[in-house]
Amino acid sequence: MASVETWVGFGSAMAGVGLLWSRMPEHVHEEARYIISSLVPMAMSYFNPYEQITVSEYGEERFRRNKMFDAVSTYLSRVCAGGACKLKAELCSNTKDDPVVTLDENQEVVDSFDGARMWWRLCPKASKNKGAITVSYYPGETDEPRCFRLVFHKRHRQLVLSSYIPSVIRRWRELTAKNRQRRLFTNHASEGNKSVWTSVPYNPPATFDMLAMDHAKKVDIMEDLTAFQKGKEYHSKVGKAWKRGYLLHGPPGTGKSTMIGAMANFLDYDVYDLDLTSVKNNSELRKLFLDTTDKSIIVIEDIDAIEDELTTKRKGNKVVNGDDEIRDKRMLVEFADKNDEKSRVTLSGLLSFVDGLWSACGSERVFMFTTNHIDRLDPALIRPGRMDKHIEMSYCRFEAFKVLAKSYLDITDHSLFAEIGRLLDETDTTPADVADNLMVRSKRNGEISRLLLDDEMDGSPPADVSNNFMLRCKRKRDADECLAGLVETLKKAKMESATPPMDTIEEEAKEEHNMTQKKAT
Ligand SMILES: Nc1ncnc2c1ncn2[C@@H]1O[C@H](COP(=O)(O)OP(=O)(O)OP(=O)(O)O)[C@@H](O)[C@H]1O
Ligand SMILES: [Mg+2]
Repeated sequence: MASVETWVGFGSAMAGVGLLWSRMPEHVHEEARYIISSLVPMAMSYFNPYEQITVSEYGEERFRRNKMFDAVSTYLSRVCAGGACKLKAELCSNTKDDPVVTLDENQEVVDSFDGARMWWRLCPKASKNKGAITVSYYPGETDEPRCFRLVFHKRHRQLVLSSYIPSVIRRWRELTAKNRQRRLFTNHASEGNKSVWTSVPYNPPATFDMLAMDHAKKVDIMEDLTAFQKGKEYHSKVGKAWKRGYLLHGPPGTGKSTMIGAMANFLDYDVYDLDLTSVKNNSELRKLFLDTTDKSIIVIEDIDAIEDELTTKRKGNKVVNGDDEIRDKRMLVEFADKNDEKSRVTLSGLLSFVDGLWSACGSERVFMFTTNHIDRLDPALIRPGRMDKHIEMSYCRFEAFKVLAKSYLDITDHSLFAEIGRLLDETDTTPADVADNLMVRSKRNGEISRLLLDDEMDGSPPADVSNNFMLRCKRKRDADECLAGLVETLKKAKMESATPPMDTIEEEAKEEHNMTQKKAT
C-alpha cells in the first residue's frame, strides 16, 4: 500500500507538471495534443483485434452512387438474409410475385468465407471516410448517410481484400444478370430541393415488331442499336466514348415514346426520363447524369417545349445568329431566382454530357431527344455530329397500317385494305389515330362475354369448338367494324383537309378586301 508521503509526492509532481504545462507556449500545447491524438488510436488498434471496411452509399465525389454498395446489398440479401431478423420487402415487378428482400438498417448478419467470419451491418449513417472502400483500424463515429460496415479479424485482412470482396462482386454480377428487373427512372425535387432519381419497375409493352413504320427504317435502327451494343472495342479503338445520341422527331402520336420503349426492350436497358424543369442548375444536372448507370437510355422528351423558353430569351439576350458559344449559354430552364447565375440549366450544360467532356463518364449509354418540331430546335443541338442519328417518325402509310392491323386485329388482309391504303396516302393520319380506330370496342367485348356466360348458365359448359367458332366470328365482326370505322374517319379527315378551316377563309376574304381597297385608293 502506498504511504501518505508517496501520494503527497505524486500530487506535488502532478502539480509541477500542471504548472510547467501552463507556462509552456501555445504551439507546444498544440504539438502535444496532436501527438496524443495520434497515439491513442494507434494504441487502440494495437489492442483491438478487429478491422473494418466501410462501403458507403455514395462515392468519394459524393454525387456518384457507389456500385459497391449495391453489390453488397444484393449479395447480403441473397446470401446472408437467412440469419437476419429485420428485413425489408419490395415488390418490384408486375409480372413476378417474388418480393425483393433486403436487410433493414442496423441489422447485422454473419457470413463465413474460407473459415473466416465476417460481420456485416447496414448502418443508417456512414463513416467519415466516404471513399468507395476505406479501411480503418478502429471503430469510428459516423456522420454520413447509409453504409455497410464489414468487421473481420485482423489476420484475415489479406483474405478479405484479395478474395472475399472480389467474390462478393462476382456473386453480385451473377445474381443481377439472372434477376435483372428493368427500371424507369425519373427525377424530381427532393426534400432539400435537390433533384434526385426515383424508379419504378419498367416493362414497356412495345417491341419493334409492333412499331408501325417503314420496314427498312426499322431494320436500320435495329442494326444500328446492335452495332452500338457490340461496339465496346470499336469505341475504345477509335477513342470515342461508348454512347450514342438519337433525335426522334415527328408530329404528336407518331410513336416517338413508343419507340423509346421498344428500344429499351431491344437493348434491355434501364430508362432515365429526365425532367429538366425540376433541375435547378448545371451542377445538379451533372450530379443527375453521374447518378445514371451504364446500359441505360437517357431520355429528354419534347426538347422543343424547353427550347420555346430559349427562343423568347434569345430575343431578349440579343444573341447573334450562328454564334454557338453565346447561344449555348442561354438558359434552358429559368427558375424563380432570375438574377442568380447558379440557378440555371444551360444548353451547354446539357450538351457537355451528350458529347462534351462529361460524356466520357460512364459507358453504354443512349441519349434520346424527342421533339414535335425539329425546325424550332436550336442549331447547336441538331448540327451534324451532335446527334448520331435523326429518326423521323411520320404519318401512317399503308405499310405501317399493316403492322397495326396485325397487332390489333390479327389480320394480314381484308377487302377494305386497298381503300384504306389509298386514303392513308391522301391524308396525314398519325399511327395513334389509326390505332385508336383499330381498338376493339368494349361493347363488343361485353357482348361476347355475355354470350359465353349465357352458354354456361344453360348447364352445358361451352365446348372448345363452339368457343373457337364464336371467337373467330367475333374477330371477323370486330375487324369489319373497326376497318369500316377507320375508312369513315379517313374519309372525314380527307374532306377536312380539302376544306380550309373557317378562320383561314375569313382571313383570305379580309386580305382580298384590303387589296381591293388599296387598289381603289
Ligand atoms: N408508330 C407507331 N407504332 C405503333 N403504335 C403507335 C405508333 N405511333 C403511335 N402509336 C400508338 O399511339 C399511342 C401514342 O403514341 P406515342 O405516345 O408513342 O406518340 P408520340 O410520338 O410520343 O406523341 P407525342 O409527341 O405527343 O409525345 C401509343 O400508345 C401507341 O399505341
Ligand atoms: Mg411522346
